Amino acid sequence: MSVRIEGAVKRFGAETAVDGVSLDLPQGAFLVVVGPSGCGKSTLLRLVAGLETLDDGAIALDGRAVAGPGLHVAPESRRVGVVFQSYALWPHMSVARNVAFPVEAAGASRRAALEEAMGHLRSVSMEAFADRAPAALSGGQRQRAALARCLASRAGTVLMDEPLANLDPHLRAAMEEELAAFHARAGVTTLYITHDQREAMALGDVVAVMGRGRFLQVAPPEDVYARPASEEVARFIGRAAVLDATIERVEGATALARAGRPAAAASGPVRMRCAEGTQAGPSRIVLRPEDAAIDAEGPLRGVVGQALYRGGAWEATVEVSGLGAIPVVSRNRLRARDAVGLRLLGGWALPGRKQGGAHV
Ligand SMILES: Nc1ncnc2c1ncn2[C@@H]1O[C@H](COP(=O)(O)OP(=O)(O)OP(=O)(O)O)[C@@H](O)[C@H]1O
Repeated sequence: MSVRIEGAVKRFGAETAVDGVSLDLPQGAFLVVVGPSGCGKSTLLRLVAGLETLDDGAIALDGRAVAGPGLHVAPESRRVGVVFQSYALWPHMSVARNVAFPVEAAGASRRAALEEAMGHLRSVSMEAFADRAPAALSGGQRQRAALARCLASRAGTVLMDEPLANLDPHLRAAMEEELAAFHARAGVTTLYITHDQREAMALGDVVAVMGRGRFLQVAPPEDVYARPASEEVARFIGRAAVLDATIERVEGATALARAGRPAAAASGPVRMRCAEGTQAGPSRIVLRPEDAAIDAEGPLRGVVGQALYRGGAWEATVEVSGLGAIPVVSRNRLRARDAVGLRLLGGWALPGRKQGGAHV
């Protein structure tokens, strides 16, 4: 089912929770909306589900208008399945009956519905709990049962609001894989909400970064990471240093830039990625951990700040005079307060020229 949102606005009193969001999601897409707490993610999802009414704009599912001026199609008539963070299962039914219910309601025999339910329970590793009552499950198990029920509902669009929020990290990683595999198999259009940028990058074909009721950038995860549209996106997604720089020359899709304040550039010119239309002059750049390497022969000197071992590599920041804290990743052990050499390897020149900037 395709989802089309045009200029959606939702206000609560004086507050605008969703402020002119537009989106064209083709059938089968997996869109993850990510953003900080209170930015309007849940409200947007509730508008699509029909649980809130629009103040302005329009929503169409599969080309059929479901919300707009003078129009509000009831949630149960929209063919959307919803999985919330705290999803209530029917307490008087076993897990298997909970999952079988939507299949039976769609016309399948009781036996066929149970068989299908078992398949969905297997896909979320819950077949061993089929006969339990929801009250006898852990929070994570309940969530998986709710997910299985949503999968069983054969909705044209599935809306998920932080469905993995209460799971432990192992289960969460396993469920992310399950979700990705299920989506690849069933191809159900999915709108997934999270405040966890790591999860957003792992799951989305397309990631919408949301802030203050608006979409700040909608793009494939690798673009959001490597070519953030703004400083706000760069800081929210992944580790980054955002700093002043001077672009000396632009050659096609690369810019030759010196990092640091124009009067005291701390690095020699480095080739960086840039957007079309980037011009020479003062700029702001984004450095990801891959854009700098610890190198004893490197032209920059710095001191390791915090260093954390992340299995296979150390994640650290290196404090460089004139540049500030630069994120790095290293296979060699890094310790706080080590003096190191650093070499810049690349970066991203933020679109639009901005002078100065408070943070370095
Ligand atoms: N029913 C409501 N009445 C009044 N204000 C609301 C209501 N629902 C949401 N809001 C406000 O709208 C804004 C957006 O809320 P929303 O729940 O959509 O954010 P969110 O991005 O999903 O946050 P979180 O990640 O914390 O769940 C918040 O400031 C919130 O307080």
